[in-house]
Amino acid sequence: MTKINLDVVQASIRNIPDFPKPGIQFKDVTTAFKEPELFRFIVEETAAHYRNLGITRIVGVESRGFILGSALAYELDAGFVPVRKPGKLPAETYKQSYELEYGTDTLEMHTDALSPDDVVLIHDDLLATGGTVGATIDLVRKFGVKKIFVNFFVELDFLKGSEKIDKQVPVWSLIHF
Ligand SMILES: O=P(O)(O)OC[C@H]1O[C@H](OP(=O)(O)OP(=O)(O)O)[C@H](O)[C@@H]1O
Ligand SMILES: Nc1ncnc2[nH]cnc12
Repeated sequence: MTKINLDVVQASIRNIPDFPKPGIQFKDVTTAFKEPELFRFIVEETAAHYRNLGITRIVGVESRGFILGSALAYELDAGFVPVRKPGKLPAETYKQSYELEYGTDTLEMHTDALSPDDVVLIHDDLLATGGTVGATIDLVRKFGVKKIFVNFFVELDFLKGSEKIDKQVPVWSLIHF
């Protein structure tokens, strides 16, 4: 049996050239998540990084951020709060528009999803240009929470998305390309 380490996890992420548009090198995380030993390793390594920080809520970004985000909430005894694409959340929402590597979109959160007592870990599967996480941080800041951390499973270093994230917000990713 192969011993799981970060190199094995990195190698399990499939690259799809020219998806969803020409010129994009799409990192397909489904090939990592489908393997039980890899999924467990990814969840445990990430949860270990955030233990004992008093995190009360994981804020996961639709849709790929829901996959590890909910597993992290379970592991860290935190609640899970979804950030959703427009028109999906049923109650009153805050809205924030942003630019993607391949288009523009808007994100929403329920206005009662967080409280000022919360310590929040924002999770998404991947950091590309940083537009999505920037909009998510702006949304979470509307609640006046105590502290915000940001985590990605995969960071595309060559797109320099982390340079766009406010330096007050600690960012950590398991895998870098
Ligand atoms: O750093 P950025 O340039 O903003 O890009 C990163 C975002 O793009 C992808 O989501 P996508 O909008 O493709 O949606 P999905 O998770 O529903 O597939 C990915 O899951 C991140 O949320
Ligand atoms: N290159 C990429 N691969 C996977 N997901 C993405 N989201 C934005 N850019 C992406």
